[in-house]
Amino acid sequence: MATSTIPSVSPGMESFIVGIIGMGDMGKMYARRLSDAGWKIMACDRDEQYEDLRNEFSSRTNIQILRNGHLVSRASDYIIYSVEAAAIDRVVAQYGPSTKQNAIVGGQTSCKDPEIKAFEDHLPPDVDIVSCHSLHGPKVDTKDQPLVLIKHRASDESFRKVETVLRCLQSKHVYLSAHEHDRITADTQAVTHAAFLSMGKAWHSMRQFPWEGARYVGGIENVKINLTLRIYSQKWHVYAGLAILNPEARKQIDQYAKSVTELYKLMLGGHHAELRERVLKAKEKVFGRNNAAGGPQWEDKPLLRDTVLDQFSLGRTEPGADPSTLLPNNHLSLLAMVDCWSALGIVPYDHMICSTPLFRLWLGVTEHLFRDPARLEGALRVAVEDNTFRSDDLEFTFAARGWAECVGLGHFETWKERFVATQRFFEPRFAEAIEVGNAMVKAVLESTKA
Ligand SMILES: NC(=O)C1=CN([C@@H]2O[C@H](COP(=O)(O)OP(=O)(O)OC[C@H]3O[C@@H](n4cnc5c(N)ncnc54)[C@H](OP(=O)(O)O)[C@@H]3O)[C@@H](O)[C@H]2O)C=CC1
Ligand SMILES: O=C(O)C(=O)Cc1ccc(O)cc1
Repeated sequence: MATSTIPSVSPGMESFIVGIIGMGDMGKMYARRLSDAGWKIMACDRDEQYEDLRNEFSSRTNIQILRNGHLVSRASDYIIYSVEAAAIDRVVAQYGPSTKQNAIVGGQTSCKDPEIKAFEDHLPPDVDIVSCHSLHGPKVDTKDQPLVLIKHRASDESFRKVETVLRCLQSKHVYLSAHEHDRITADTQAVTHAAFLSMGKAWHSMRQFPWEGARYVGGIENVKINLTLRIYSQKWHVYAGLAILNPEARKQIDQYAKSVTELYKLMLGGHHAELRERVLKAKEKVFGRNNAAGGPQWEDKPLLRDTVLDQFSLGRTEPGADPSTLLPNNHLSLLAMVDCWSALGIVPYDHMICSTPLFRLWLGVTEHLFRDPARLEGALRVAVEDNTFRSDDLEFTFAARGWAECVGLGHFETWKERFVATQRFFEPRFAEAIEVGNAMVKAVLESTKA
């Protein structure tokens, strides 16, 4: 219920109605949060969901479930489309013309290019367009997470109304254009997901649950495993949409696959000096001088600490186990990430205002490897001298190339097949993994506060 600290309905907006089309995970989360703050909500999903949704929300008097988007659009002052990114054009074409005169319309899809095109194509001209994007999943506390707001075609008054409604999420408002949004999320989300999707595919190809062996143990490995399972436990369309439909994402995912392949070839050929030179150059470009302050890009305090990450293992090893008993990893996925950022001229810290929890964790483990010269030298040495990870790395390279090709071709169906096959492999372990993964994300977010 609303508490005194959560901004509630402002004077003059008591009769303002928020419409939500698409009551999936994100739509429901918005409906609950906004209704807790006192806003009147009208919402729908597909007609088949009508009875179930009515039952689910029957105890909330300020949420009215309707049969379809026409009814929601006719009655609401601000309508949020929260449907699959690939369906946005079809759904807006269907309900957009029913939008109430002078209403405000926005979307919560992860990729703004098709969403804005759909609004421009199908909404009446008197309707204002203000879009948003919560940069986190439906189970994460919205407080202090970035919320992108896009004033695409709107009066200041309409924009102010949207901000007033969404303020109850207590997120950090980030103001961007649709184009800026897609460019930044391609860097932060699409390429990060490509790395985890590739790890999952590689483990699946090897038929291994990575936490069951001696290879993937310790803080960095816990992050790799927990986040990979977190992604594969979600709906495929979320990740497919933001990779395939974001016109900015293709280049990044393609470069990641190139970086993985080229570094793997250097490892395979035993070219230690060349590998080292390339990685250190990339390190300098990505983490080196911060022009404003003169020091390195990273803060004095690391983004992540081993002691936090070591607690969240799916495997059997006790926290604080003797590191000499663990198999060293060359961390191809992380070396390639920095190589990719370097090739594309990306400084990941520039995107922190717009980062998801997953991106912060990924940057955290990458930083963790690169801040410690001995750890980095160890990974480079292992990369050339130690064959233990050769087949895993080969599978990882194939996987990264496969995802990049699929995204490059824009093949939704192939993407889905690739994802679902690996999802099935990990499925029996999701319950446990999600619990550990959520606890890890929570602890890391708390440990990185202030
Ligand atoms: N999940 C996440 O972590 C995040 C997702 N997003 C974005 O938010 C959007 C929603 O994601 P999420 O909630 O996770 O996905 P869901 O699949 O859970 O929700 C989408 C819902 O929209 C419904 N829908 C489709 N067509 C219509 C229609 N014509 N009328 C009414 N409802 C319809 C879907 O029904 P059906 O399943 O039958 O098609 C589904 O229930 C996506 O664009 C996603 O990219 C943004 C931030 C985070
Ligand atoms: O943190 C991530 O990258 C996630 O996986 C959750 C997520 C998925 C889709 C979005 O549009 C925003 C956040």
